[in-house]
Amino acid sequence: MEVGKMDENEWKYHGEGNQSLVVSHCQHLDRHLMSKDGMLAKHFYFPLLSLELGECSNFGFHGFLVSVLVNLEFQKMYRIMFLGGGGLGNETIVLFISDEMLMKPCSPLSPQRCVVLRFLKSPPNQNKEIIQLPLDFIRQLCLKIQPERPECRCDKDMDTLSGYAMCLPNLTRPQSYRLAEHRPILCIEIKPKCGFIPFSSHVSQEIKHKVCRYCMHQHLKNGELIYGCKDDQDCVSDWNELARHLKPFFFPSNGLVSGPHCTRTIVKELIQVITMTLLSSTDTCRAGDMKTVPVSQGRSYCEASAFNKELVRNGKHKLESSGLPRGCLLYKTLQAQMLDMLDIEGLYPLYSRVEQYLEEFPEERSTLQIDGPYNEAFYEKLLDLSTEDDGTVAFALTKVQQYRIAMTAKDCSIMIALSPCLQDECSEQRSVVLTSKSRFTFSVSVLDLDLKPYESIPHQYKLDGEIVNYYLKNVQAKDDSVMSNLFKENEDCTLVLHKV
Ligand SMILES: O=P(O)(O)O[C@@H]1[C@@H](OP(=O)(O)O)[C@H](OP(=O)(O)O)[C@H](O)[C@H](OP(=O)(O)O)[C@H]1OP(=O)(O)O
Ligand SMILES: Nc1ncnc2c1ncn2[C@@H]1O[C@H](COP(=O)(O)OP(=O)(O)OP(=O)(O)O)[C@@H](O)[C@H]1O
Repeated sequence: MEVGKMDENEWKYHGEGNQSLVVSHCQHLDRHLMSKDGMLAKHFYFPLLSLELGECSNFGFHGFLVSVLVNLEFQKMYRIMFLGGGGLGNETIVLFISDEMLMKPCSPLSPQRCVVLRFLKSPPNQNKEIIQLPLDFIRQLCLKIQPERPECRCDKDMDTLSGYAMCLPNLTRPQSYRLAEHRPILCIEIKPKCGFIPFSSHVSQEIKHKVCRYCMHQHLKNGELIYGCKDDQDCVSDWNELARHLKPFFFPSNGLVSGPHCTRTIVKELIQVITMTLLSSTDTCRAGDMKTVPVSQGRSYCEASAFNKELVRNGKHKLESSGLPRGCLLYKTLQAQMLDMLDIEGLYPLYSRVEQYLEEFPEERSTLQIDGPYNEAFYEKLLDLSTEDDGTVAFALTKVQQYRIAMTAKDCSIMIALSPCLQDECSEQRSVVLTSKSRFTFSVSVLDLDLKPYESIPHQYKLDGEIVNYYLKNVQAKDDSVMSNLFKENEDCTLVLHKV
């Protein structure tokens, strides 16, 4: 396939976020798609997952289940799944900088590699994965996919003027997967949002020591609950439907699935698989990137998280700070998120220091690599994790760039791709996960590691204030008034005994 001879009919809409729109190549895949009854029609919620994962660790994440993809049909998920209660414990962490954050060589456009094209909604800055496509192809593709785009994303359009796109491997398939295999695929996408309590001494508002940003932010967003087990009946039918789609993966030779017990068994198998893959070891961390930093001494979990409420309900008032397995992707993601060591309140004055310097010496902008290139040299400058401010621009810049990495890690997605395999087919090169009746080859990848822009820092500072103020005014104030009414009611009923 040549860039010059692109045919929009070979590409189909795959999904999109706030900044990018993704199309995947359908060559060789349609046949497979047509032959399987694997479409998911509804949103599913996985409250159980939180408990399973929560039991083995005190994580520090609020995870979204973004989507479940069964046999190449995509379904977006919008509700919150709590992966953990936001605790850190008094451990040390190891600085993780993913190889995937570094630039990679351009991937060739090859259908054998099951590529996706990721269009940025605004023009990209430098990145070697970026290719330029014929404008006519992009215009035709836009028209073709427009009806499939969710309405809430249509306020932004693809950049049809520059012709730029990123060509990436399709991460919804296990890395070892070959198109000729025609195996079914199960893919799960999770957004591990940051759920830990900031440990910086710069935090000025008490509430930030009790409730994490994620929980507070949900109130400011005022979004409508699209799926969240509001209606029990609806929830049961969703679970059953999910189980029906998953059964061939987990119980390939069993009879029909029926009844809540079977559904629960199947979903538990799914949860087990997600847990094992997320906690499995990865080898992307290079020894040269290791460094330790001290973390939280204070409160370690978010009071508002559902995970915390669940623990209290189960009579567990204290979380074990056993920690995640060190080699796993969740651990590494958490480490990267924790590069936000000063909190935006401590970071913003440092950003202002850099800004002031740049106003005086604008020509320094490129030497300081404010806008990249994000290469080895860029990351090497970020290994200093000290939080002692020596008043220099160098210190300020290091903290600013570390914060950008943390923000990127707080907004990435994890894609788990699974495909069933037989025992004798599992070679040493493939990662394999076992369930009670099946075995899968799998891969776990990280998506959306575009470094957050330097310019977003003032916005983050302002937003932080808005999030906290909104929460204090609209949520905590209401909670307080409920408490004070309760108190008044109690007062009314008080029987006062006088000595006679
Ligand atoms: O601010 P957050 O934590 O809500 O994260 C935003 C995401 O919201 P969500 O994951 O749904 O909660 C938001 O995702 P959605 O558009 O909601 O899918 C974006 O990823 C946004 O990034 P950017 O500003 O477009 O680069 C994200 O914004 P930043 O990471 O830039 O703050
Ligand atoms: N390489 C890939 N392989 C398969 N699917 C992908 C790939 N890259 C992106 N996607 C899908 O496209 C969606 C949007 O991509 P991405 O998260 O990179 O967009 P974004 O606009 O940067 O997101 P955000 O809204 O978080 O800023 C992802 O959630 C994922 O489902």
